[in-house]
Amino acid sequence: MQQSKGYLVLNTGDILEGNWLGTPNKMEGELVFNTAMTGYQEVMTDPSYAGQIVTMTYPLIGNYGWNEIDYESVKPSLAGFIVSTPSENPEHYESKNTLIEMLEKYEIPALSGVDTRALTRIIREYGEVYGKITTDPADKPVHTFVNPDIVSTVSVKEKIVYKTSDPANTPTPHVVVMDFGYKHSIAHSLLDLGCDVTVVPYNTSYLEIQALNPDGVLLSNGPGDPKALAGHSENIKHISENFPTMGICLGHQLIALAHGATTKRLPYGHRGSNHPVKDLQTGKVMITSQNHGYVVDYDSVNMKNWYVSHVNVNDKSVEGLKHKTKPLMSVQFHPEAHPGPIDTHQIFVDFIQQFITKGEKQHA
Ligand SMILES: NC(=O)CC[C@H](N)C(=O)O
Repeated sequence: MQQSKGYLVLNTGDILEGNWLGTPNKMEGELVFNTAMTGYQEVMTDPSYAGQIVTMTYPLIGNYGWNEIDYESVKPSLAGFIVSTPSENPEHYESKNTLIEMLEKYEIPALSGVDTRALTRIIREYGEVYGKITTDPADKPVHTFVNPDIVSTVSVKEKIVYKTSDPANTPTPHVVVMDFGYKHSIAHSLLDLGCDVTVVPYNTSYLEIQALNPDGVLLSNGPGDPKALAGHSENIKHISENFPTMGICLGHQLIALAHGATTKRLPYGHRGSNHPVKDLQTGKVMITSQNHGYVVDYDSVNMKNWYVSHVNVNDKSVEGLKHKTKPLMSVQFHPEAHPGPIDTHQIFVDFIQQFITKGEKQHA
């Protein structure tokens, strides 16, 4: 492979050298690390990474290629990709392209041969790190924040209607997914469970959602700081009080904010496929897929109306909330997995069960 030098220049003053993977193409972003050993295609196409330069801590990346199946959105929206050792000769029966071809196609600035251990230690030490992928080591990053309006760049502009091919339930439940940067596997999880799914823009109003006559509403994952969407709290509160509602990751944080809790930044985020989470009702620990830099502050949860349903085993951070009287629940981890284990798939079943067993719409 032809190699030309590229640089990752950090706002900490550190400069890491690597080789361009694909076409040299400058870009700035927040540095984050993901510890999953597989799933780079899902990570790269997860819109939650918009505005972020992702480094994989597992050294060998690209070894099973790139397929038509594992897209989590129509194209990657991350700001850059940093790996140690890329595979030039991937092998998998589903693979259609190499990782390098896809980096070229989507013009994602990417470096290989970077000391990803050193980079991860820097992110762990400083917590919040911004950087620029560039051809010039003197080219410093200008921005030290993620665009507060980043969700509008990844959310759909028009609604998308998906019909289940497995109408196991009559009548077929209808879930509206509010798209803050949704992963396709969230829609697939609902379709596979026999729901029709309508994906709507993140700023769809209560009345517009009501007009779609949903049985339940799901607030999706997405990029950025949840507090940047504080202006949407009233709408989200109204929606979540009037329809059975579930939130995933950013959606969970937004439900918490709308109901008076606060969010805070984690020291350096949870991103990977093996984060242990305890269900506080059953005492069971499940291994979960995670990708978030913020969490709901435990002490800010109004325990009169809510209880914390799940906590992270490693740092005891809030991983799930349930309303005490309303059909309203949310999780910080990713029950749709992709990449990651499917231990928490039951969360979708529980959500849907609320309206299937009733056999009728719960709202007025
Ligand atoms: N995957 C997500 O939805 C991420 C939520 C939010 N952007 C965070 O980093 O905490």
